Amino acid sequence: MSLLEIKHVSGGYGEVDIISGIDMHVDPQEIVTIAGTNGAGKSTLIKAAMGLLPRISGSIIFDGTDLLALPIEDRIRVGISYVPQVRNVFGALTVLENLQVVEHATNKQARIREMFDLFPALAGRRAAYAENLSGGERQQLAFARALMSSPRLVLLDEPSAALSPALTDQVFMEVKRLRTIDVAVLMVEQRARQALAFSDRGYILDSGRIVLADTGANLLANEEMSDVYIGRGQAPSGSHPSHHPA
Ligand SMILES: Nc1ncnc2c1ncn2[C@@H]1O[C@H](COP(=O)(O)OP(=O)(O)OP(=O)(O)O)[C@@H](O)[C@H]1O
Repeated sequence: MSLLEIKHVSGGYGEVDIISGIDMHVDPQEIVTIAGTNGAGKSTLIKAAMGLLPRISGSIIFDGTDLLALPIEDRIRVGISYVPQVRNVFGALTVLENLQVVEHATNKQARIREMFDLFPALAGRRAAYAENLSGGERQQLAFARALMSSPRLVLLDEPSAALSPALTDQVFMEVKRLRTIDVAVLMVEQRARQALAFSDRGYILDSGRIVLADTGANLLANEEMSDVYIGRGQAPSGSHPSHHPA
């Protein structure tokens, strides 16, 4: 059984559907990327995966639980977590405080220690205010906050947004590391070529609809689709999906 199963999901912010008839899934430890043109509804789709749209229909089953039937605050408890694209940390709090204020963590002290083991750069910056972190450190803190509740799936909205190419490489390394701690990833990425190169699978979104679903490798090899939706450019050498073909 898939970890996340989205069936016939449509919805938006008002009367107009921004996403329509979405069917997709994420299996345990998979990395799945949503790519597509600007304004296609990618961020909206990632919000929908957590049931966060003002208007939504269809079904979202996470680990056997009907997410839409749960109050929002209970969704995190079943093992799904969301990192928004912006304002994903509290700038006026220190690194340590950012972790301490996460509500749905059990055994918080132990979990914070685990987060500092996982992100050693944050351990060294625990007393720094988040607003003074580098872009890469801030993104690590956003990941750590999302991982505090011990999720099995994290939803990432453009983890590389506003980062330099070097910091993007670093953040993508962190994304790849998540599956080694039994965390699956569903993410939106503008740097789709680079992201699909290490993704098990990908979905291409156009005008709110999925127009193609395949392995990351096959999507990259599909020149026609690639030109339109993924853009040209070289994928980093040596990076390829390691398991879980579609
Ligand atoms: N909070 C909101 N309220 C109303 N409309 C919204 C909201 N967020 C997004 N939209 C609209 O939904 C549509 C899709 O936006 P969305 O951000 O999901 O697309 P995207 O594919 O992530 O775009 P981009 O690649 O530019 O980030 C756009 O027309 C946008 O104006």
